[in-house]
Amino acid sequence: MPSKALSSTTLPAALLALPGVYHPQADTRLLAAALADEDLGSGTEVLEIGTGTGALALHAATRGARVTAVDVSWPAVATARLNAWLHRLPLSVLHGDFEARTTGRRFDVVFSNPPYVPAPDSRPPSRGPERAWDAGPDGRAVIDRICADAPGLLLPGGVLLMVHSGMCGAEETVDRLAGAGLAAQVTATASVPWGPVLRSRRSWLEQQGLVAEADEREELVVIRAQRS
Ligand SMILES: C[S@@+](CC[C@H](N)C(=O)[O-])C[C@H]1O[C@@H](n2cnc3c(N)ncnc32)[C@H](O)[C@@H]1O
Repeated sequence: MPSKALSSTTLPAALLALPGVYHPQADTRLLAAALADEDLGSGTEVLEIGTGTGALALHAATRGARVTAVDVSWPAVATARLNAWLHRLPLSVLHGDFEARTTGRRFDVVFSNPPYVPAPDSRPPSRGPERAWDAGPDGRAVIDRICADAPGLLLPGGVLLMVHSGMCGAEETVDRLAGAGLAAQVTATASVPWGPVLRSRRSWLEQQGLVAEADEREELVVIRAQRS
């Protein structure tokens, strides 16, 4: 399985971010590298779940795709709209929970870098920058919803690409997507140093058995799932 080069990306340069909006990071770049292998040509209907600055959605738009992006955070929605305007790219940015805003719609490609950091609180936060990363004690609060919804979001032959930490279980994601009837596999991985959120939670993560004492790096995984 390829370990993708995190530096070889084509994300738009000069992106603005309002306070509290997730800046593109290693996970964003790994997903961008994975998107390079997908058909995002003219007429392709694309959905990004959790767009943040809009970096990945705008990358897809530069390739000709018709892109809808959704984010639960108003600052993120405003940021993505602003970046689309600055880059003169068409982008439909919707505010709200992805399930509520995509009812009845289907896409050729759906991609997401969802919140996936394990957090002591069992409910995902309802406000604040933590909404970009906190995802319940196993880190799967949003991942599992995306897995369950994927068949209904994809057109026949459509593809889901999702990046998350191996800490929340790559196999679990593959199994859930396969259980939902999709052909799913891990297509890329990258080892990255822990960021400040993981470092601040070290003892809780160790208590949960999610990390070992010496761990200082996590493995990011990209999972690709296709509808027949
Ligand atoms: C890790 S950030 C990724 C941002 C951007 N896609 C990137 O890769 O740089 C996750 C994003 O998902 C959004 N989000 C969290 N829960 C969501 C939900 N239920 N529906 C839609 N967006 C959500 C957050 O507000 C945040 O902007």
